[in-house]
Amino acid sequence: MTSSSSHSQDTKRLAQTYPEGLRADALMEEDVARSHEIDSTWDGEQFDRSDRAALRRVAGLSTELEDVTEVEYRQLRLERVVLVGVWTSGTVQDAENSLAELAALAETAGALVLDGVIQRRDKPDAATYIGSGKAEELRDVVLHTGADTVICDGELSPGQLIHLEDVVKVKVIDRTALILDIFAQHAKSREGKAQVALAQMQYMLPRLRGWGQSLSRQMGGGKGGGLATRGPGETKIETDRRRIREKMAKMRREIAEMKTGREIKRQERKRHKVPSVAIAGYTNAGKSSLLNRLTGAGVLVENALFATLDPTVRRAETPSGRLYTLADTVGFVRHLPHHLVEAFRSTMEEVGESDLILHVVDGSHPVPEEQLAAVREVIRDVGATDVPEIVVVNKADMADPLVLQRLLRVEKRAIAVSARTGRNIDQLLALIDNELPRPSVEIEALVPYTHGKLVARAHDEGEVISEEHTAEGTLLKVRVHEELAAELTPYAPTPAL
Ligand SMILES: Nc1nc2c(ncn2[C@@H]2O[C@H](COP(=O)(O)OP(=O)(O)OP(=O)(O)O)[C@@H](O)[C@H]2O)c(=O)[nH]1
Ligand SMILES: [Mg+2]
Repeated sequence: MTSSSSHSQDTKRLAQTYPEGLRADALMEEDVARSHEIDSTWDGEQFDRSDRAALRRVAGLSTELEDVTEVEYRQLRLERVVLVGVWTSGTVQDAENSLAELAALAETAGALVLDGVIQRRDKPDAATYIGSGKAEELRDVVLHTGADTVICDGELSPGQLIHLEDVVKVKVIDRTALILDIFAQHAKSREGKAQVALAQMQYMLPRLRGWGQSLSRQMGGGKGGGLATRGPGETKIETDRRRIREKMAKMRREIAEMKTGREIKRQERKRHKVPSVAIAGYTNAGKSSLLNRLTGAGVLVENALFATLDPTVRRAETPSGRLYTLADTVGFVRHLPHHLVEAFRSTMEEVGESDLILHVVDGSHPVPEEQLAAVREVIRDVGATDVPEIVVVNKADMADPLVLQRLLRVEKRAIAVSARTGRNIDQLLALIDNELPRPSVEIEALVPYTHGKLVARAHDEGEVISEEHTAEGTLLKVRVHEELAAELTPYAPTPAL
C-alpha cells in the first residue's frame, strides 16, 4: 500500500466523522415534519425499543456528501474502540472508576470496548492530550486490537483531536461527543430531540475546521463542489458554518415555543395544587424502575446509561389517598458537558419546581457518594436547593450492606430500597406521604349530594379527617388547599343559634 493511498483512506475515515452534523440535521428535519402535540407527559414511544434499534436513513446536511445510513455510520464510527484517560489527580481507583464509566457509556452507544489505557500526567498535553510518546504507544494498541476509534475521557480541544488523530490514524472522539451521541440515539420527544440536535451543532461548530479540511481534501480541494447555496467567495467550511448557525437560530426559536407549551401544562398542574415529586439521580441508578414500582407504569427500563431522556410524568396516590404527580427525569452524569447542562435545563427546571425530590442513587456502586455529589451539583446549578429531598438508595438487593449503612448514617432523610424486589417500597410510599406539603386550610362543609364532585376532589386533593352522610348531604371535615377551601366555604354549616 502506498503512502498516498493509505492517506486517502485516513482522509476518508476522518470525513466519515462528519455525520455528527448529518445526524443533527436529520433529526431536525424530522422534528419539523413531526406534528405531535406538544405535551411533556407524552411518552407513547417509550416502548418501541425495536424501533430505536432499527435502520433509519438519515438525510445529509450537505448534499455534497454521500448519504450514510445510520447503521453504516454507527459501524464506521463506534464499532471497535480503545479508551484513553488522563489521570491527573485522585487515586488510581478514581481513575479506573472514571474509565469504567466511560466504557459503560461507550457500550451504551453501541461500541465494543477492546482496551482502555490511563496515562498519568500533571495535566493533559496541550497538543495531543496524552503526550506524543504516549500517542505512539496508543497507536500500537490501536493497531494491535484493530480498533477503529479512540475515545478520550475528557473534553478535547479541536486541535487536540486533530493532532491525536494524526498520530493514531483512526478517529478520535471525546467524552462529550460520546454523550451527545447517546443523547441523540435516545431522545424521543420533539423537544428532547431538538435540544440534543442544538447541543450537537453547538459542539460541532468550533470543530468544523479540522473535519472540514479533511472533507474538502476528500472532495478534491473543494473545487468541484458547485454548491448552489454557496455565496460568492465563501469556502465550503464557511458555508457549513453559516448554515449551521442559521439552523441553530431556528432551532432555538422552536425550542422556546415548545417550552411555552410545557410551561402551560406545568402551570395547570400547579393551579390544581397537585403536589409534584421529581425522581432525579445519576444515570442508571434505577429511576425509571422506581417509577414503575411506585406507579405500576410501563416506562422503558434498560440496563444502559441514559435510557431516559424525556420527562415522563405520572399520577400517583399516597397510601392515605392523596394524589400527586411523579416525574421521571433524565439521568445525570459527572462532567456533563456544559452546553448539555444548558440543553437539558428544561427538564431540570421541572426538578427545581417540584415539591419533593426523590434522589435515587445506585447503592451497588462502589462509591455512591460520588454520584450523590455530582447530582447535587446540578441541583444547585438549577437553583433547586430549597426543594426537600429524600435519598433513595436503590438496588439494595445487590448492594454491599456496609455501603448501605454508611450512606444511611450520613444522609438524614434516606431509605434503602430495591425497585427490583420491592423491598421497602411501602416504607418509601409512606415517607413520600409524610414529606409532601400538607394542604393548609381546615374546613367543615355540608356538601349537598348534588355536588358529589366536590367530595371526590376533597378526597383526591386534600385530606379527609371525617366524613358523615346526613339527610342534607355529606358532612365533611377536611384539610384542603386554599382554592378548594374557597369552593367549599359556601357549604360551611352555619353555626347553631
Ligand atoms: N439489582 C437491581 N437492579 C436494578 C434495580 N433497579 C433498577 N435496576 C436495574 O438497573 C438498570 C437501570 O435501571 P433504570 O430504571 O433504567 O435506570 P435509570 O436511572 O432510569 O437510568 P437512565 O434513564 O438511563 O438514566 C436496569 O437494568 C434495571 O433493571 C434494583 O433495585 N436492583
Ligand atoms: Mg430512566
